[in-house]
Amino acid sequence: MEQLITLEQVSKSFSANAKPVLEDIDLTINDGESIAILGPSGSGKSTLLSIIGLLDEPTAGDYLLRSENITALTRKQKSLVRNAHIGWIFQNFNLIASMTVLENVVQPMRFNKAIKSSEYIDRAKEALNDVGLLDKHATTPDKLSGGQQQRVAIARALVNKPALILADEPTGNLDQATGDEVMALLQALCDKGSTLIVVTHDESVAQRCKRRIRILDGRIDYDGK
Ligand SMILES: Nc1ncnc2c1ncn2[C@@H]1O[C@H](COP(=O)(O)OP(=O)(O)OP(=O)(O)O)[C@@H](O)[C@H]1O
Repeated sequence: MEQLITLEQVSKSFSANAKPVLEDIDLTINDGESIAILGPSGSGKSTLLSIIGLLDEPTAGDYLLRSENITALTRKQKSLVRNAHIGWIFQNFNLIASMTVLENVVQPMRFNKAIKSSEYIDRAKEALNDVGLLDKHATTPDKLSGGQQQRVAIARALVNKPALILADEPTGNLDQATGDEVMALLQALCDKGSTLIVVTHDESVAQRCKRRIRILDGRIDYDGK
């Protein structure tokens, strides 16, 4: 398997004199993996995901994307890398309320130079079809159930065909059955080639992932199957 992302000795502190939230994290993520990040509240899971997803920067250590060290890129450069390679899914869906479902799914393509604007609508409709919501394309998110909103968020995360999908508690606002459906969908779409990393408290979500990483007090306490 090819290496997708490598973290080398990554640490993160939010203030100079406090204990680091993450300490000396060494981690390699390969193409095609599905990974659950587990651990108690406050252990550093979301912080780790934000660093992997280029939403936040480590205070020390290196970040390699396909063996290229991108630690020193500017924030703007990193946001371009993020947009092209990484799709994000959040617990509260983060859809834009004033836009239609279709416009929400189009958004990530506007920052992706590899996609022509003439392709936006077709690609957004294809992504909505993949999550079974093409018939809702002209609706606004407030007219949808939680599970449907999360499926729109999945379409939005996948529309750029990213190498990596990151999901922070993707089923946290859904009931058990709807959460199961959303995870099954995410897994099926990822089986087509993307790597998936999920932060979760939910054991049934974690069981769908082939690799488990447990964080305890900012360090990797377990990494295995
Ligand atoms: N922007 C920030 N500024 C200061 N401290 C922060 C910030 N973000 C997170 N922290 C602190 O870092 C620690 C780890 O937070 P993080 O959200 O990564 O934990 P978590 O394991 O995801 O927790 P939970 O399961 O409750 O979401 C916590 O003590 C938190 O208060």
